[in-house]
Amino acid sequence: MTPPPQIYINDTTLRDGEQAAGIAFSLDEKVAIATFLDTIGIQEMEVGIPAMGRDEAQAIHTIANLGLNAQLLGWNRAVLSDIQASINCGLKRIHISVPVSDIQIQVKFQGQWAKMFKQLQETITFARDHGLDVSVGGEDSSRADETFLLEAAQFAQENGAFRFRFCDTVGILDPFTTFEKVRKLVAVLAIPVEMHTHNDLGLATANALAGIRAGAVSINTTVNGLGERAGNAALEEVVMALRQIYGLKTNIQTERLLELSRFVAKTVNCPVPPWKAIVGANTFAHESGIHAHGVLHNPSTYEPFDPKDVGWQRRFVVGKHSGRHLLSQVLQNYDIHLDASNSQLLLNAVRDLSTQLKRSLTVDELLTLASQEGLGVAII
Ligand SMILES: CC(=O)SCCNC(=O)CCNC(=O)[C@H](O)C(C)(C)COP(=O)(O)OP(=O)(O)OC[C@H]1O[C@@H](n2cnc3c(N)ncnc32)[C@H](O)[C@@H]1OP(=O)(O)O
Ligand SMILES: O=C(O)CCC(=O)C(=O)O
Repeated sequence: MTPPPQIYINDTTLRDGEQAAGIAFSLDEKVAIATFLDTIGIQEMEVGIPAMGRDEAQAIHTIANLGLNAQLLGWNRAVLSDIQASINCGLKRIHISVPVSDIQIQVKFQGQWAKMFKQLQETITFARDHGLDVSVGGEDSSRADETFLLEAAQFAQENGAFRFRFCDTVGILDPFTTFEKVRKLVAVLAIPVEMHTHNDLGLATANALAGIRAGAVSINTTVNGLGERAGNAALEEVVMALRQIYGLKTNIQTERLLELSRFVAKTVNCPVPPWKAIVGANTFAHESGIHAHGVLHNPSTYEPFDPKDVGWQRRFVVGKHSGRHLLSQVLQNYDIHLDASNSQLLLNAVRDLSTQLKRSLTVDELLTLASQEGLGVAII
């Protein structure tokens, strides 16, 4: 199946992202993140849960009055007072979530699926009567009986939902199963399908893409993959994977993804690991001899795309795994020229020091080693 030409990002950093244990944005932080997301071209964002009241409702109200270009969505249970709270925040578009798996319906509606449908109908009607656009989410869609999931989604559509969200709430699917389930949903619905995937098995981004391959047109993301437990599909991964793998546009300024990632990481006081896809510090750092040699000749040897596309600059670092081509390249900037024998001696010294320090070396450390090996000029 051919994926559609444009995919919509509905970023939920401010809702599911903030549900990550230990994270709590202030009003100013919520406003700053919403503004940043809007500036780089995010089309839609889930800004929070109005039913939480007080500060959360005030933050949502404030964001709703910023005049952002993005569509704003408030998250709700199928509870009338939740919808009223969303209305009070000045939102024009809301999301209503209902459980669709047996296990979730048992816990939240004592197994009474008819009660769930009734509350869904009442809340959609109430919201629409107040002029709101309503998206509906099937919580735990991945574990739901497939026939029941299709019935629930069709019920949402018949009652006026403009979109249905397929949720892999506990992150248990693989991309193949996701594809099959979403394909069936897309086949019976006239309204668009949105993907909401969790990363419990490290497959959130892959499963979101599988949903797109199956015909979904919108993806919930979070910056740095923040979110419940192991988090959600990361905005930066989804946007770049859509572009690199499928050539799909999201109209998002990818050059600012790194800046956004750093901003959110600082706000939540939670740095991303160096190996984190797209935004980790090592994503365009080359230390290994064979890699550096290749990249020096042609960057695409070991880079999936131009680092500038996401705001990075390529870095070469000298360390335990480096080879003589990289050493020569770095040292020639200091007018130090290596031959076969002294480069091997210097490489040995680099490996020893790097192993001892358990990190790559600074340029000063490299120059000191070179000097100790009798190479070059005295270090200032
Ligand atoms: C998969 C997800 O991410 S779902 C979103 C999860 N996010 C959050 O929970 C964060 C914000 N939540 C909150 O601030 C609070 O949970 C509130 C304000 C929504 C509700 O708070 P409380 O009234 O104290 O209830 P509490 O959180 O303890 O329990 C949840 C209640 O919501 C009900 N509920 C849960 N999901 C739904 C739903 N989709 N539709 C209707 N009711 C629901 C539960 O059955 C339970 O109801 P009960 O009080 O009648 O037993
Ligand atoms: O929007 C919904 O229906 C639930 C979304 C969610 O956070 C989840 O399923 O993990």
